[in-house]
Amino acid sequence: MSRIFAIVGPSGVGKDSLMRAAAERLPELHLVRRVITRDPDAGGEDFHAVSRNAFQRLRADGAFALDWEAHGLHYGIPAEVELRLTRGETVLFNGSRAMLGQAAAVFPALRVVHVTARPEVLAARLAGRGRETPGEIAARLERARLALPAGLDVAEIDNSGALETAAEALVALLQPASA
Ligand SMILES: Nc1ncnc2c1ncn2[C@@H]1O[C@H](COP(=O)(O)OP(=O)(O)O)[C@@H](O)[C@H]1O
Ligand SMILES: O=P(O)(O)OC[C@H]1O[C@H](OP(=O)(O)OP(=O)(O)O)[C@H](O)[C@@H]1O
Repeated sequence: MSRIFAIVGPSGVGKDSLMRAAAERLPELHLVRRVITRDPDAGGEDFHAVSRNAFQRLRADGAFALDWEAHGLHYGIPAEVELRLTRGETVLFNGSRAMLGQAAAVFPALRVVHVTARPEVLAARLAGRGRETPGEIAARLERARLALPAGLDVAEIDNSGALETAAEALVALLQPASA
C-alpha cells in the first residue's frame, strides 16, 4: 500500500537530516527531490535548482503535484510522485506547515510528521548550517512557532537531542506495521 508523509517543522529543525537518516535505514523509501528557485550552490538538501521563469513554465505545464512559496522561494513537488504512489511506494517530502491543508487536498492519505526542537537549538543549527544570511536566519526563527492546521494525522518528533534518537523515532513511524 502506498503511503505519503510530509516532514514539517521549523527551519533548521533537522527535516532533511532526518529524512536522509531514515532512508539509510529504509532504502525503499523515496525522498522527493524538490524543485526550488534557489541558488544551485546553496548546499543542504539535494534539490533541482531552477530560475523563477523556469519554475513558472514547469508549473504551467503541470510538472508539479503541489507547489508553494516561502522564504521568498518557490518550491515544487514533482508530479511523478503520483506515479510512485500508484506503484505502492512510500514517499517522504520536506513540506510547509502553512501549506498542509493544500497538501492534504492533493494527497488525501497524507500523514504529517511534525519535527520540533527547542528555540536555542534551532538558532544554533541554522547558524551552523551556514546556508542563510543572519537576516534570513532571523526571519526563519520568527516563523518557528507556526501552528499546524487542525484535522490532520500528525505525529510529533522532538529533534532537540541526538539525530540518531530522532531518526529511530522516525523509522519506527515509517514501519509499515504502524501505517
Ligand atoms: N539532532 C541533530 N543534532 C545536531 N545537529 C543536527 C541535528 N539535526 C540536524 N542537525 C544539523 O542542523 C542543521 C539543519 O538541519 P537540516 O536537516 O538542514 O534542517 P531543516 O531541513 O529542517 O531546515 C544542519 O546543519 C544539520 O546537520
Ligand atoms: O510553512 P513552513 O513550515 O514555515 O515552511 C516553509 C518552507 O520552509 C521549508 O523550506 P526549506 O527547506 O527551504 O527551509 P529549511 O531547510 O530551512 O527548513 C519548508 O520545506 C517549506 O518549504
